[in-house]
Parts: sequence; C-alpha cells; structure tokens
Amino acid sequence: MNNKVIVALDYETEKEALNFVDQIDPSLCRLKVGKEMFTTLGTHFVKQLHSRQFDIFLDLKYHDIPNTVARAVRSAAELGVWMVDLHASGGLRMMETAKQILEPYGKEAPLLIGVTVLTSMEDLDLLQIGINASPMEQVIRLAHLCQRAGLDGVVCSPHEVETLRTHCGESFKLITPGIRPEGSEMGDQRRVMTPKQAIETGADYLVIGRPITQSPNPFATLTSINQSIEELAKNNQK
Ligand SMILES: O=c1ccn([C@@H]2O[C@H](COP(=O)(O)O)[C@@H](O)[C@H]2O)c(=O)[nH]1
Repeated sequence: MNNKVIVALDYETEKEALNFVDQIDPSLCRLKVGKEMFTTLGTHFVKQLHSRQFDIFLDLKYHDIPNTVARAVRSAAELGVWMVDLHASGGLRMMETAKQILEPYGKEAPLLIGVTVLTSMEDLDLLQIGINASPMEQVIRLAHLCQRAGLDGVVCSPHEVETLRTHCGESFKLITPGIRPEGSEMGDQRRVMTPKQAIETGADYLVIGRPITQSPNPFATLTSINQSIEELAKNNQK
C-alpha cells in the first residue's frame, strides 16, 4: 500500500473524475476532493469514492467564525472522511472549537489539518495582504498555532518541511501540495519540489493534481511517481 500520494481530483465533471478513479485502486493513492468537485457534486460524490474504499481528504479549507467552522468540520466527520482542513489564519479560537467538536468521534475522527501559507504564494503575495514576513516565517508561526490548538498537522510547501519537522516533531503531519515532477508545468504554483525531493525532505503526504490528472496517461504517471518513492524507501533501507 503506497500511502504517500494524495491525488487532487480537480475535474470539471463527475464522468471525467470517475473515468480516472476507475483505472486505479486504493493501494495506489488516496484522493482529495476540493472546492470545484464538491461545489458541483456535493456529498454524493464523496460517498461514491468511499464506496470504492478510497480514503478521502476533503479539502474545503474552512475559514469562518468558530461556530460555523466547527459545525462544518462535524459534518465532514459525519461524512466519514479521512482528513479535513481549515485555514490556520482563521485563528486559535476557530481551530480549538473545531478540534473540540471532534472529541465524540474519538479514533474515528478525521485528521484535522491547518492550511498555513498557500503553495501558490510568495513574499510579494504575503506583503500585498499585509503580512510582512517570508512564507517560511509565516508557515512556522501558523504551524505553532495549529499545534497549540491540538490539530494533527498542516498543509505547507515542501520547502518548509525540514524546518517544521524540527519545530513540530515527528508525529505532526506535514502535507505538501506544490509537487511538480521534473519537466511538468508550474502553473500557478510557486513553492514547488519534485515528488522525490519532497519525500526526501520528510513530507508525510504529497498532494498532486494536474501533473497526474492532466497527463495523457494519468495511471502511468501515478505509477511512475509511486515507483520513484518506493525506490527511495528501498535505498534508505540499504
Ligand atoms: O497550499 C495549498 C493548499 C492546497 N492546494 C491544493 O492542492 C492541489 C494541487 O493541485 P496541482 O494541480 O498539483 O497544483 C489543488 O487542489 C489545490 O487546491 C495547493 O495547491 N496549495
């Protein structure tokens, strides 16, 4: 079971998404349902993926007042997703309230993850929204806040993984979008690494969308990424 790759299912239609999903199985990857597909298809789509036994990361990046976010997180828990996220910049009280509402679910609760600084952002983007800090500084600050709120981990770029591992410890989950296999287009992403580099730096999970979903052969691309990760693991065991 390769547990490291989470494929971002950012398709326009259910048909396109299921066409890909039906070529793969849960031993190859987990799946991320984000704003585009959830807004179009809703919980029905997540249930369809669950019926195929996939672990689902519901990536809706909640950012609202504490009560609203907590109730949305509870709905995600009721849906049975494996992981759900919120924007850490929503603040400590928002995150603590979301964590508390998951208490009755015990071990069945989804992993609750804080989004730090979007991987599409660099220094200038932060300055434009009034944050006079580098992405690294802001990610560290928000990751500490997430830990204080009792969250299970953060979304960050692969560039911050090594530093966060030192600051936040081994069990704090580090989820990294901004993954670009060699030769693939950056698109809107800014803080990127290849799958191999991201694993080497210590990321727990790699979120990969367009390099797989827009590949002429998504199955082959996913397989080749998995192979490169497995080779690394084998080499590290030697
Ligand atoms: O900081 C973030 C947080 C979330 N994402 C999401 O990950 C995927 C990445 O897709 P690519 O096509 O591989 O760029 C996408 O669904 C984003 O919403 C992120 O990129 N950065």
